Amino acid sequence: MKRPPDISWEEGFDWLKEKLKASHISYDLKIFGPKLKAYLAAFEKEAQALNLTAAKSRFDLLAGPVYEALFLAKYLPRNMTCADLGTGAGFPGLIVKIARPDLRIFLVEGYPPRVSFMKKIVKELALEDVYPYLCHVGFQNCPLKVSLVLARGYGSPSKFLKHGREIFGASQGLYLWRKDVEKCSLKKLPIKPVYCLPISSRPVELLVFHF
Ligand SMILES: C[S@@+](CC[C@H](N)C(=O)[O-])C[C@H]1O[C@@H](n2cnc3c(N)ncnc32)[C@H](O)[C@@H]1O
Repeated sequence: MKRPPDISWEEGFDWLKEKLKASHISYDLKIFGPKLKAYLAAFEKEAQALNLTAAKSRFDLLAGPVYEALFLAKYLPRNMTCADLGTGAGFPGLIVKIARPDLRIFLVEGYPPRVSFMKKIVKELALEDVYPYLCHVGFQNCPLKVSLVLARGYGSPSKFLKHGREIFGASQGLYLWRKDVEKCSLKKLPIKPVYCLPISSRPVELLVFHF
């Protein structure tokens, strides 16, 4: 798909709609689009203050973390209680929650300003059953237990596996593995993924684990 220069949110959402259609992802942007747009506009304003500047443009944001989150959301079983580990300002967990209101999601993050930002967004968008959760996992006590963990850019798939199983007691894990950033040999992991799903036009694979 041709990459436009930076764009308005309207153009970006038209692009995203086509991309979802081409990827057979059937979320209806008409239903959750306004909430997603409000969240992304707030993120755009605060990204620099939150020290989260990896996405350089609206297009990068939509084609990267947003599309990847919607790709992941398709593979989550219904009505699960999940935790997004190292969610930053809410990627992918907050987007997953906006697209999949049936899920109960904890947004786990160790940097307090990012957690405050997510609390503000959750309140403004009147989202239910989604809980920003301040914890530096592995360094602070974390009593939270969930059935499923998910993450993007948590450092490495092996850190994700270790925390997901040992700290959160999860039985499943879905990890957006950024292969260009996180060097990892899947053969050396203590648990092998049951599926590795490449994400088209992205240097990213969705790793699905049963613990
Ligand atoms: C590279 S950023 C990725 C953020 C987001 N998941 C994304 O895809 O844009 C990693 C985030 O994980 C958080 N993080 C890393 N290790 C953590 C830990 N042990 N406990 C809590 N948060 C952690 C960092 O503070 C940071 O916000």
